[in-house]
Amino acid sequence: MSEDLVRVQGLCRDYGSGDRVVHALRDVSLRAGRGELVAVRGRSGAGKTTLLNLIGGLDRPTAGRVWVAGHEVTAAGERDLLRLRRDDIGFVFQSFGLIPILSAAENVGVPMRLAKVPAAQREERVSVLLELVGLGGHAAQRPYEMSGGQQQRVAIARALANDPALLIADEPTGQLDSETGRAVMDLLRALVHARGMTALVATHDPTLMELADRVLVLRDGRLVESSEPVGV
Ligand SMILES: Nc1ncnc2c1ncn2[C@@H]1O[C@H](COP(=O)(O)OP(=O)(O)OP(=O)(O)O)[C@@H](O)[C@H]1O
Repeated sequence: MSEDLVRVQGLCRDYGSGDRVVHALRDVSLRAGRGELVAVRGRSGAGKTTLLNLIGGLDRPTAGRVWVAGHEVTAAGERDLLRLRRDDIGFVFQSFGLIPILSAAENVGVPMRLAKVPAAQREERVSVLLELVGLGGHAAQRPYEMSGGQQQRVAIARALANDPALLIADEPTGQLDSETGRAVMDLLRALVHARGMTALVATHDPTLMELADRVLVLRDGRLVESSEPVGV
């Protein structure tokens, strides 16, 4: 077994059919090592979300294969996919995706409830995670009582709840101003490196690229570049 946490081979995803077919991903192959923060860059429509959704088992490819932590995502049945998404992968989305009626602490606790973590252990871990993202004093606040940057920090804490090996973040700073976005990316990088997680982060923002260990560039569904980040 190699040290790669993520392996993608010949991935294709078409949407629609006939004259209206869109080749969202065309024969994409890549690897991401354990503990690596990989940025995925590309214009709107280049295929970033499609790629991340396929790696995270949220969608099925037209062709090609994906492995995460030694499991073949593309061969997994629904039950195995649920387990993989619950235990091995944390997701962070542009729109935060918090449950509005739940407090910050309750939102962070959701994945642990699904994984049937006992209440006392859950509460302890929730407070550790909120401290970790700098929101120790905000446990009881609901999403609408927090800023965008704070909501994204809650979402990051939630993504870490089950200590995943892989963090997938799709435009995590897309709804934040540049200063807040930079702070959220700094936090993500620090967490990824401290915990030895692998992270795949889609972003439009060139200024965020320098925080990545490696940058992948997608153009019209093809991987056109895989490089060291500029400025490092
Ligand atoms: N459900 C769908 N049905 C049809 N076409 C789709 C669907 N989802 C995505 N596409 C198309 O696939 C291509 C890739 O889309 P994708 O969302 O992966 O790009 P992206 O790089 O993430 O873009 P953005 O930065 O705007 O989020 C685009 O041409 C898009 O219009």
